Amino acid sequence: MARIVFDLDGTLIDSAPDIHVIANQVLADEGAEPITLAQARDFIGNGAAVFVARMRAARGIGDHRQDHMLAQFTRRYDTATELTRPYPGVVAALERLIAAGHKLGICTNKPIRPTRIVLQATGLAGYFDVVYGGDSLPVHKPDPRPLDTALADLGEGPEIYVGDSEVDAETAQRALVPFILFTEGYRKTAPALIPHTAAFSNYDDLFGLINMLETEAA
Ligand SMILES: O=C(O)COP(=O)(O)O
Ligand SMILES: [Mg+2]
Repeated sequence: MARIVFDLDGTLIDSAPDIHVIANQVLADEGAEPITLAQARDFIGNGAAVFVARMRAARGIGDHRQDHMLAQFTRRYDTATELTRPYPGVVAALERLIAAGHKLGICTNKPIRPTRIVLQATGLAGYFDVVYGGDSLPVHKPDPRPLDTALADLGEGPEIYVGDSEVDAETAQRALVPFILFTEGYRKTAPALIPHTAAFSNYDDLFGLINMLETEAA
């Protein structure tokens, strides 16, 4: 049985619509124009501080507003769950993996508090034995340590990381862990340019893919 760690935003849940809303509330407080949903999606992946820095840059707002805007963004983040949904087939795939005896975890750059809240709100919390957020350790992805730690917490067995982005691919590479790319999330480049062991676009295919990788590794 494998230890399977998942990324969160753009992998298990489509959270960009909620993040878009709070981003524009923070920008409105600054007297700035809103960003688009596509921009919000593009800015996700390196954690909240980088998200805020990217949205500031998009609206020409200087560094001196970073700390204030990050604090406002963080304050709103806990309640940003209304529009967020698991991708189609996620729940069934997680049920199947657990029924087959796999151990599941999460390694995301989203801060741990909104991570836990959105996992509860979407009904996914119960599927994961370990959850690491972007501020759970002093370092975050693409540093391999959060992924390494999550895998170590899950015990024994083959390792797999499932994610949607360039950051996830780099993290897996640095941790020497096979990487499965979900192609329908928030990646910025073509799947062919993102190093991966396997890729999928439909959660109905994930169980078979993991079985195949386990058989190949055995
Ligand atoms: O950038 C974030 O805050 C979270 O993104 P991730 O769940 O894809 O790591
Ligand atoms: Mg992601």
